[in-house]
Amino acid sequence: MPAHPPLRVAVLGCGVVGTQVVRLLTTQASDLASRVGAPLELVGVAVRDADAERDPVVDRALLTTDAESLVERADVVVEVMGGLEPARGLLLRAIAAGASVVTANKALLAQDGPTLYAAADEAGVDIYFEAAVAGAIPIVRPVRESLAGDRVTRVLGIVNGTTNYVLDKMASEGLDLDQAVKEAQALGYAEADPTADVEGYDAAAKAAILASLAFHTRVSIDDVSREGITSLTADDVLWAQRTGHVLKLLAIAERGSVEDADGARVEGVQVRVHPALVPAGHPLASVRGAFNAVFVEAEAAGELMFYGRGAGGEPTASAVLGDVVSVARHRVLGGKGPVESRYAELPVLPATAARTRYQVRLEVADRPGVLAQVAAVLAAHDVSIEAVRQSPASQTPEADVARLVITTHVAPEHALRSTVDAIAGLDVVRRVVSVLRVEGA
Ligand SMILES: NC(=O)c1ccc[n+]([C@@H]2O[C@H](COP(=O)([O-])OP(=O)(O)OC[C@H]3O[C@@H](n4cnc5c(N)ncnc54)[C@H](O)[C@@H]3O)[C@@H](O)[C@H]2O)c1
Ligand SMILES: N[C@@H](CCO)C(=O)O
Ligand code: NA
Repeated sequence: MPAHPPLRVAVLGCGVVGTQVVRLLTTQASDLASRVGAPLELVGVAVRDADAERDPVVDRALLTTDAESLVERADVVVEVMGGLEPARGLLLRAIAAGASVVTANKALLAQDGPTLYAAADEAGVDIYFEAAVAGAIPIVRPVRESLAGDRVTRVLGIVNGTTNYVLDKMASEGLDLDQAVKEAQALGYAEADPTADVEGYDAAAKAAILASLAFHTRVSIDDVSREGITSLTADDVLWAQRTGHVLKLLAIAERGSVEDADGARVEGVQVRVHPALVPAGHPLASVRGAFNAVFVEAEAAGELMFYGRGAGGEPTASAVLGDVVSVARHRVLGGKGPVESRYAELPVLPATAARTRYQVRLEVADRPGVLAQVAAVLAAHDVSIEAVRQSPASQTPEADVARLVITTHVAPEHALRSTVDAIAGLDVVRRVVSVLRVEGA
């Protein structure tokens, strides 16, 4: 077979991930050429500041601030600059010029992926994005390809390395949230603006991407009910431990149903991101630092677990390079990766359709009959109690205030919300300290 001419690769952005992508392209060049069947020639690296100090692995002669023309002289364009624009415009330009594209940009895909998928489909090129969800962990490819013959029922996991690192440091070293976020930034885990991590936007973007793939339905970040970790306190972390749990930020996408106005059941998908108490013995509880883990449940396959490094320059670059090899192979050998699959068009159900267990912590008057009053409110709302733990006033800072920790059985979110409102309105209840979901029991 005649040798295939080199494939030209352009990299957009040379930060935490981009630098490692350039490093692997350079140091692994010979192996990559053998795997692809053609050399991968790095033709340029688009940067904002060509004079900035950089890792010496990046050949300065390849730096350019003209990303627009760079994308037009490449066969494969790797976008690792992040943000919506100019990333979106550059990817569309690359696709229109006939390049296959690889991106790590979950924010963009969760907001406007369908525009990019359609453009790639029309141009007959690939768009791959393994690095966009859970860093190095192969999860996009398994859901998009390996499970394409099965019926996925649920995807649940830890998909943000920064918040997992932060919660871990709060629990194990007593760090406060801001200190732990600074460490995560220094380690290259956080987004350019870490608000995206701590407020759950990054996890919501990943949940939207996974839900779209798993349920063959368009799910955008705006469809995901989202709650971050900024309202969690050191006290929440402490009580989690006392009650045999670990606090985790979870992303959950699952099939469910709601009743419509005529009483008919409507099947759909519910997608949410929120902190949750996970029992200390559950596998998710042992996911430490910036590691991620994703459980996928499918009817025929049963339960699958994916685990590994969810953030960081090198692990993320591994996923990017895997995609580069895939799309480059298609250029050499022919063929094309999957296109967007959205035929199922399931409705996205509201957050109130979610059903979980809850842990409600209350400060109450330390008098006889208080527990009975609280229990009566729960019963009236059809929320059943699994366990109650009471710390008497002698163990709380104030002499007349006792603490109640109530764990419920599975209840619909709307029932729990009205229950908590009613409990808060009781005279004997001083304060609803926190309401946390319990998952994975
Ligand atoms: N860091 C991680 O662990 C990780 C993991 C998975 C996915 N991602 C995604 O990868 C992408 C990059 O993340 P990162 O951590 O490397 O971010 P980063 O901020 O370290 O790097 C981005 C780089 O792109 C450059 N850039 C931005 N706009 C540009 C423009 N218009 N022209 C040229 N250069 C431009 C910035 O100057 C910066 O150097 C983001 O989409 C992020 O969500 C990151
Ligand atoms: N900021 C992201 C990077 C990986 O997508 C995280 O912490 O998980
Ligand atoms: Na991944």
